[in-house]
Amino acid sequence: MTSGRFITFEGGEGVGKSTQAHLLVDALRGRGLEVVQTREPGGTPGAEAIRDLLLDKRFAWDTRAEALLFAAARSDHVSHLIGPALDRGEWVVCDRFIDSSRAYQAGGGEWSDDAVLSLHTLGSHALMPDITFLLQAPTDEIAQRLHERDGNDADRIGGKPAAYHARVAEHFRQLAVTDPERFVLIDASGTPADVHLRVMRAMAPSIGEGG
Ligand SMILES: Nc1ncnc2c1ncn2[C@@H]1O[C@H](COP(=O)(O)OP(=O)(O)OP(=O)(O)O)[C@@H](O)[C@H]1O
Ligand SMILES: Cc1cn([C@H]2C[C@H](O)[C@@H](COP(=O)(O)O)O2)c(=O)[nH]c1=O
Repeated sequence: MTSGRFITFEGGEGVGKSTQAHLLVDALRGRGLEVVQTREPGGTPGAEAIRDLLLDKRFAWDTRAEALLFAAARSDHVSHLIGPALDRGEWVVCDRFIDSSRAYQAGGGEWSDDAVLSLHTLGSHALMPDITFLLQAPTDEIAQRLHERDGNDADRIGGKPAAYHARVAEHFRQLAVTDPERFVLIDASGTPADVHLRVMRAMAPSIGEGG
């Protein structure tokens, strides 16, 4: 059996990660590949329960508590879903993973990148994706999409101040600069089909369709 790949979509709120993850999964399945589609925080019953706690506005988790909860959710997700799928040789497409903790809890919050990675080593054997698509689009275009999807109803983390989200975006950019082998920057402006085409161009070598 050919070995599957672990692919993640990262980026700020509402940039189109879920939409592109769906389109990529359909494209891979259309080529006969076994693909597990999942998301973070979540993906397993335990991690989805932690997701509800994390995003609930009634709780005032600080970024330290957040980082621990995200790491716990990820540990369950890797143990029960992602790890076994990769062991079976399947592909895994995940909407957010460790880089979101690095960008939000370290970049946006008060943890260092090393501390977040240490938790990841403890919780999830330091599993890293093979390919990470970092989606980026102009702020006004994303604001329009979020407004159409959510109105004014952001969740606990999405509703944090703009300055927090600007630090998150900057940290994502830095992560991509320090790991150009893994990160693929995707211009997420335009229609979903436009963006999907850019993703598929970048995927071509991994699915044997490169020049
Ligand atoms: N290229 C696009 N052009 C216009 N609208 C889009 C595009 N991609 C996604 N959308 C719409 O924008 C909204 C946000 O998209 P999506 O849920 O895929 O983003 P996300 O990055 O996964 O969001 P979140 O960070 O909240 O999980 C949705 O309503 C979606 O239908
Ligand atoms: C995995 C992960 C996520 N977050 C934040 C990012 C978003 O604000 C929410 C998840 O909501 P989405 O609609 O699924 O994008 O959680 C984070 O802060 N740290 C993480 O590791």
